[in-house]
This record gives sequence, C-alpha cells and structure tokens, in this order.
Amino acid sequence: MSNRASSKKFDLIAIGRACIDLNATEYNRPMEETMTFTKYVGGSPANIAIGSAKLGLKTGFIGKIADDQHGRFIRSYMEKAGIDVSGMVVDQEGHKTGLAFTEIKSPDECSILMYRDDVADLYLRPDEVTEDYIRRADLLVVSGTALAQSPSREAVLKSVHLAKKNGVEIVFELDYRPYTWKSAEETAVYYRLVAEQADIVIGTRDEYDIMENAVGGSNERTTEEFFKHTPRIVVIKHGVEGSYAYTREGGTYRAQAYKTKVLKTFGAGDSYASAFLYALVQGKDLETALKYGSASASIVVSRHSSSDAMPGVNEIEALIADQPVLHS
Ligand SMILES: Nc1ncnc2c1ncn2[C@@H]1O[C@H](COP(=O)(O)OP(=O)(O)O)[C@@H](O)[C@H]1O
Ligand SMILES: O=C(O)C[C@@H](O)[C@H](O)C(=O)COP(=O)(O)O
Repeated sequence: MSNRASSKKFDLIAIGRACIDLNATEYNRPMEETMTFTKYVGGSPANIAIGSAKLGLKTGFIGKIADDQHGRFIRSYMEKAGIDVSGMVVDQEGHKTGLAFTEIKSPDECSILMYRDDVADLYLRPDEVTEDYIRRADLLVVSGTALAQSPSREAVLKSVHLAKKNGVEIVFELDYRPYTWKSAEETAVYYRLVAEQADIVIGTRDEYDIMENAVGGSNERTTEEFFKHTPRIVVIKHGVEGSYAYTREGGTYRAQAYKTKVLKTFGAGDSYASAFLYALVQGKDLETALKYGSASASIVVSRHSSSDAMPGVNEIEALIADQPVLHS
C-alpha cells in the first residue's frame, strides 16, 4: 500500500481516547514509594496519532476530551504535535479525563493504575462522528478500548461503517485493557465484529486470545479464521520475542525485537503501530514495516513516556541500519 500519491487530507485518523499518563518520576521502586509523577498525553490511539505525526504523516484524531485543565492540555499538546484536532469534541456533561498512573518497579516489572470511571472519552456519541471527516483519510485507526462502552461503542461502529462506505482502510488496534469491559464474552463479541471488517489487525498474542475468548491460541488458527473475512494483513506481536505479519496471500514475515536499554515496558505497542503504519503508507514492504515498528518500540521502551518519546524517522532508520536484534 502506497498512499504517497494520495490526494486525501489525512494519511491516518485515529479514533478513541486521549488521556493523561502520570509516569513515576522516581522509578525502579514500587508506586507506594513514588512521590512525583511526570505528566504526558496518553491513551493508546492518542499515542499512535502523536507517533504518526512525528514521523510526518498527515494525522487527524476523533475523540471526546473533558472540559477541564487536562482536556485543554491534551488538545494543545496534540495540536502542537501537528495533529488536526477539529474532530475532537469537548464534553459538556462534566465527565473527567482518564488518568493512567504508571509504576516502574524495574525495566521489566511495570504496571498501570487506571482511573477511568465515567471518563469523557467513552461518552463520544455517534452524532459527533461525521462522514465528512472520516472520508478525508486513507486509514482509520480504531482502538479496541473505545468499543468497551456505549455511546463510544456506537460512535466507533459508525466510524467503521463510514470508513467502509468511503473506501477508507480500517486498522484495528486491539488495545485490550481489562478495565471498563464487563465480561470476556462481551469483549470477544465486539472485538470480532470490528476485526472481521478491518483491513489490517494489530495486536499481541494475548489480545488475540481475548478476542477468541480462549487461552493458548495459535497464530495459524487465528489467521486462518481472519482470512475468511476482510483482513488482508494480520500482525501478531510477541513482546521481546518479536512479531509476525501474515497476509491473505499466504505470506508470513517475522521481525525480531531490537536490543535496547529498557526503562519501562509500556509504550511499545503504540510506537510499534505508528511506525509500522508509517512504513506501509510510504509503500515499504511488510518485512521492512515490521522492522520500523520494532525499532520504534525499542526506542520508546528506553525512554520515560509513551507519547513525547516517539522517535523521528532518522532515529528509526539508524537503529535498523545498526541491526542490534535481541533473538535470532
Ligand atoms: N523489552 C523490549 N526490548 C525491545 N523491544 C521490545 C521490548 N518489548 C517489546 N518490544 C517491541 O515492541 C513490540 C510490541 O511489544 P508488545 O509487548 O508485544 O506489545 P504491547 O506493548 O502492545 O503489549 C514487540 O514486537 C517488540 O518489537
Ligand atoms: O493507553 C493508555 O490509556 C495508557 C497509555 O498511554 C500508556 O502509556 C500505555 O500503557 C501504553 O502502552 P502500550 O500499549 O504498551 O503502548
């Protein structure tokens, strides 16, 4: 897929949450002993939009933000990052910004403490998603978490319908977060509904298991099932073990993770998605796109945030040229 000749206003529009991450400033200790936190924009689809804009993609965002100091910080940060925020809606009903406190106990022992009761992003309504905005994109990136509750769920389903109607390719980032979902059955129903209509699906092996409502699924069975439906590319990530891309035509590609000095584990998935999509938009082949995703992720896990830390193209390409892979 090369969209370089595309006349569309946006290479990519992401839909879902834009929130706040509060990352432990003193790390390598439990959160109980952390006294200060550094504020960043967060929320997986917002992070993907920021990563994409930093790589030079024409990027838009659809989501609902709170009418408070955090909401205004998010809008202004994203605007300065070069993202079109005209699809962002300000909540008028007193809903709050979602917060994610991140604990960094050690480079591989991190956790996230979410404050997401009644958060503004899950109140995005279908009437706040317009055809005129969606049709201006080549890609619509849908976050799985935005399907967790109504009315955000219906807003996202409408965006999927509008994307299909207007020939906009759908990228489904499974982005599974256990909070806000009511049951495993419910999650599997909505995940499958959107995944089967998507053109590109990206997730970790564990997230595909959630979608299949089963444990220990295999990539072969997952992809066999997907290719009976719309998806043409399925990306399955396996953490430090690397990642795979499967194509409808029967291709299998693998990328290894790059060696890095890990500061924390989160942020890997969002940086991976933005760089992978950037490479596809540039018309690069799948094997190269996987390398871009892996390189970007390895850079972000070595830094403190998941949004501000997103790398530029030169950093990603320099890392790929160095080839410091983890497992061969
Ligand atoms: N510790 C690590 N060191 C280097 N790269 C990593 C590390 N952890 C993850 N990655 C890279 O990030 C990608 C996505 O990570 P993964 O943990 O599977 O996703 P998520 O963050 O969505 O859970 C991996 O495929 C790998 O390329
Ligand atoms: O998505 C969130 O609400 C929290 C993120 O902003 C946070 O930085 C994070 O968890 C990113 O994790 P990833 O899925 O590993 O990229």
